[in-house]
Amino acid sequence: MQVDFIIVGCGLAGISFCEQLRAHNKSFVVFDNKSQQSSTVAGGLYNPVVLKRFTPVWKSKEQLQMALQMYQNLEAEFDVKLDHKIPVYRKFSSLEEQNDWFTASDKPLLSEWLSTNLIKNTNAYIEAPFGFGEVLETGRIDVKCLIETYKTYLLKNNLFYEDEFKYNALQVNDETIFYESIESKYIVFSEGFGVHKNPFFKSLPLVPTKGELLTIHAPDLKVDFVLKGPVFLIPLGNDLYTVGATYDWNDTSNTVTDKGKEELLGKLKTLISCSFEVVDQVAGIRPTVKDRRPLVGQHSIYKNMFVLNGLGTRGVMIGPYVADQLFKLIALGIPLEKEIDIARFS
Ligand SMILES: Cc1cc2nc3c(=O)[nH]c(=O)nc-3n(C[C@H](O)[C@H](O)[C@H](O)COP(=O)(O)OP(=O)(O)OC[C@H]3O[C@@H](n4cnc5c(N)ncnc54)[C@H](O)[C@@H]3O)c2cc1C
Repeated sequence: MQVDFIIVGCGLAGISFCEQLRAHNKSFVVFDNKSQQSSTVAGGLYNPVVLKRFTPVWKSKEQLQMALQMYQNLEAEFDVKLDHKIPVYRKFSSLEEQNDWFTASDKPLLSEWLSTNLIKNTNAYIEAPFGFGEVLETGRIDVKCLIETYKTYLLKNNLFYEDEFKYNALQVNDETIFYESIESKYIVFSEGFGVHKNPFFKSLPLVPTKGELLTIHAPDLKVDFVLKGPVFLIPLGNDLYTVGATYDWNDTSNTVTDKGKEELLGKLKTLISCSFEVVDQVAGIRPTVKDRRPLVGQHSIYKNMFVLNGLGTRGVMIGPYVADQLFKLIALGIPLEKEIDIARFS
């Protein structure tokens, strides 16, 4: 079989790149063995503001525009609901924080996203005496649905191998890449934390950050916005809510822990006072980078080999943006932004 591209990894990075390939009529196959699950478990939030410091996310405007367009296209093509628009309410913990919010909302860019209406709390089960600030243009992508839908599409079209990609079976020369019975012009690795097993890119400074999330059933809570306090509380419908997330830099397993659960419950109980039941717990490893920029680029020796990784804590927004940059590099020779290029580490 001859293709233009082999893609390794079918998470947010891999799917975003496949969407570039489909848009430009390039042929490809995808490998994924479910060894990583960052995208599958992700809360799926997109939000253009850093809610700790009230600053804009890097390239937030460009990212948001590209990401929403991609999810909208996928919704139309596959007839699924992916983009659940929902406001994010940032809980204020003091008058000083309220003031910081209003100062920030005057600044360029942020004025588009930080509402200047102070929202008073009217929910008896939420503890928020200083009220909330509303972030505009936010929502939740149903990433699990996206991945399931995408894999079904790929399988139907014989483009998907539910297999481990074996790096030692790869043969590379100047023009062509050979892998088992596949001949390809290029290969793009988007394995998330799985890249630590990839002999071609494992020296990249990717830092695994484990995250855990709970799903709770809270029939009395009746919240229809994302609440950001010491944890995020994200309504899913049917009185179910995602609660998260934890950050652990030592454990690189995908298994849930009692420690993670206790941490989340401790924080949640300072935010809401109604009774609830924990119905699920999940964990995944975020592919984060010290300088908080993605890892995108070309292998220093094998010029037909590329990496798309380091989406960190914000894969929903950043994935489509960096996939566009990588495609333009490969197809048109347009250099990557220096900030995301892996060359910054060489
Ligand atoms: C708990 C948690 C909550 C999060 N919440 C949010 C959120 O609300 N909003 C947001 O934007 N981001 C969130 N994130 C971050 C987001 O999930 C990541 O940025 C994103 O998932 C990274 O996508 P990826 O495709 O690079 O990696 P992954 O999702 O890890 O995908 C890599 C894929 O490669 C496959 N793979 C690896 N090695 C091989 C191999 N050798 N052969 C075959 N397949 C292989 C894996 O099976 C996997 O499917 C969250 C993450 C976690 C853990």
